[in-house]
Amino acid sequence: MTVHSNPVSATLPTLDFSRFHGPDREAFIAELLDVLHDHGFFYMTGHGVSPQLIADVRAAAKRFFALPLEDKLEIEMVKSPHFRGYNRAGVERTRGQQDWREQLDVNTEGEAVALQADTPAWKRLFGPNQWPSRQPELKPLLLEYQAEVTRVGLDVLKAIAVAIGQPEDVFASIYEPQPSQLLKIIRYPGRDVAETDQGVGAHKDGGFVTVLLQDTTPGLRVRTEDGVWIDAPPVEGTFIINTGELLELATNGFVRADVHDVVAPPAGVERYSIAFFLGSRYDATIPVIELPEALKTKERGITVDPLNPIFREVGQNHLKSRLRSHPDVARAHHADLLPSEERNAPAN
Ligand SMILES: O=C(O)CCC(=O)C(=O)O
Ligand SMILES: [Fe+2]
Repeated sequence: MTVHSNPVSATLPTLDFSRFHGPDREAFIAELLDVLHDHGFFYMTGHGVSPQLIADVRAAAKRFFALPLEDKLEIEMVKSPHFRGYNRAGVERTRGQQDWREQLDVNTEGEAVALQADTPAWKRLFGPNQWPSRQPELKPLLLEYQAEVTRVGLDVLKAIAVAIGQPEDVFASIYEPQPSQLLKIIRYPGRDVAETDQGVGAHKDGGFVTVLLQDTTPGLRVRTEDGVWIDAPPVEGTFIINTGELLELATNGFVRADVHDVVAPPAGVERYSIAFFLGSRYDATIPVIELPEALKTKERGITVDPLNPIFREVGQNHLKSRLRSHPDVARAHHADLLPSEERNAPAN
């Protein structure tokens, strides 16, 4: 990965979401609309999540990564057909390149679906999370946090709907009663330990919106439409919100899902983040929303990444991205879905 210099000192905009629920709503919506079209990336204040919960979740995430390796490997993702659990650094891939971060993936807590010959493959995504037996407080804390950031994400989604001239609940038919949820606690080791400076490679997120909680170490960068990379350093009290490909597709490219990446921190420094990805139900098909005339003229259309094609069928799309990001899980549990040359490939 090339580490680009930063030729302009641009920063992402900040939006105070308490304005969406107050007298200033109209001006707020107009600002949001500009941000959606320019970047689909902003700092959010006024989100209403308790600072105590945030502090508790951050501390618990650090305690999890500090556990002995064998306690983390107890819940290694390769043990879960549902792509839940812990991954060591170097296991995950973005567009075929190795990322360098360790992480725990949590999802909606559920039960596995009994698979019949005609069961859609994406139903394999449903199932239980894996939790570390050495850290019993992690489960209730992360599930509470997941519920909170789901509330935040749905509030953002409603504001987005209004901004693009639609009823607040225009997406409800594809996320009710249970949107897809993916919560990741992440640790990026310093460059002295990492085998690459790619913390996570350049990508767009897939779903409706991402609610990202950074800690204190920078590393996140966002690529704007003119190809300039801008830094998105942590700002205490904020979340970074970014829109995913689902919204880009649904608005024929009016809403932008900026590409972003994370550069591994310098030697001796580590970086923590907690990312939450909110998506529609897996059985949904992404609609095309008829935008008002004034916005329609600013639609960009959809560009397809040949290394990461996207389908309008949400479950199929999500399963495809999980199979690509986690080839070890794919080989262990879903070999029947892989092209024959990938079935027996050596790990990494
Ligand atoms: O760790 C971060 O700050 C961002 C991670 C990210 O972009 C992702 O996991 O999709
Ligand atoms: Fe991302």
